[in-house]
Amino acid sequence: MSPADPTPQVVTPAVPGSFPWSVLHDRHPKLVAGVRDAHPYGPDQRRALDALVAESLTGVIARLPADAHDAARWETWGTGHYGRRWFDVPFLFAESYFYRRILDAVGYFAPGPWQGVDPYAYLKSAEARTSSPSTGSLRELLVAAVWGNRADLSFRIGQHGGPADEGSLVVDDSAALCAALEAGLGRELCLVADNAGGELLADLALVDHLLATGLSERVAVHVKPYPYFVSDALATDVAECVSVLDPATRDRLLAAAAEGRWTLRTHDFYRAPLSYHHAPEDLRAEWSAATLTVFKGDLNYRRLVGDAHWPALTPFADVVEYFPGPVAALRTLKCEVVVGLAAGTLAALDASGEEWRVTGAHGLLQTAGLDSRPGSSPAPG
Ligand SMILES: O=P(O)(O)OC[C@@]1(O)O[C@H](CO)[C@@H](O)[C@@H]1O
Repeated sequence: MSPADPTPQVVTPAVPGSFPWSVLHDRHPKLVAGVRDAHPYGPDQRRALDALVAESLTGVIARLPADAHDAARWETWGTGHYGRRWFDVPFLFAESYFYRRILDAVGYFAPGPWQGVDPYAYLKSAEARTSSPSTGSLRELLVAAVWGNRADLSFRIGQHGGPADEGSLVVDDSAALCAALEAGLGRELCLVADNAGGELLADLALVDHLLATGLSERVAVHVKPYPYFVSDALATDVAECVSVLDPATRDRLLAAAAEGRWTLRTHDFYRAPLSYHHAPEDLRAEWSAATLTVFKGDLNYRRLVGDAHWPALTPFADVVEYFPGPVAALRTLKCEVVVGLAAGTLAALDASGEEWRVTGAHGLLQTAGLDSRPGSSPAPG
């Protein structure tokens, strides 16, 4: 499919038994029960969490309270979705808004003792403290950053246990990426982080390598502005991961931060229920100023390519042509969305009988525009 072809259908949770349906129907109730049982929340918070689950399963989507600090923002982001069944709206909206509503239920934004208390911190900390950072060559660190993306706590709540050892890369552009990095493409690198814990430790090992070898002069790590999709990394998670690194790596990273060579950034749009086609100008400007932007994880992939039923053979470069600079995606496959497969790879995966798109057994390291600056292509929805 070229950018001129009709855009594919947006993913929704409407079909019973489908992967997005199972996330809303099974995974969300389990994750809310886990959060509720792990905290000394009072009756109001418990009631609000239970009501949210009931609403998502059998009710219609309610608006945020009118006095929520971001009510206006969500009014715009959710145009056309309020009052509809949760299963009848785009998957990306249903999930993102569900996470926003969990924060409302537990009082994350309200003045009081629970203000700013990350409801998923208990899971993230355990993960960070039991994972070990990766070591090795540039390629090994890049590949470790792919498999680190299995450390996704919402995924673990799902029915798939997630395989323990390294799986197969269904697209492996690591040779081209290493060559480009060694030729200076990572000079001003932007890494859009995904999960805290083991994944972030792998990402920090990569960042440290790029800075210590001089392949990067500066690295900006982009994190979420508030707790999102259970394990998404916040600045506090970066601080915690730095504290569990070996002393030499920790000192190098702290020095790089002190000198402004390693920075943390965030942007409100990172919690938007929209693909990156809709990113505001200031965020596009940050990506555009980077010599290379690396997107980590499944959700960033969905947002980068558009959360839509793309034919898997659609070239990645065509789909991300709108992106304002060279780009790399490093993820394990935990949702139905994938592009850029070779025909033989797709045939073998389909013949395997596995649910290869969603189990996390496979990963990819995909690149576009390493030697050019792409223009623009339409959003799929
Ligand atoms: O972005 P991440 O952390 O790699 O994955 C997010 C994720 O677990 O969330 C969705 C289901 O909730 C899936 O699309 C995906 O597997």
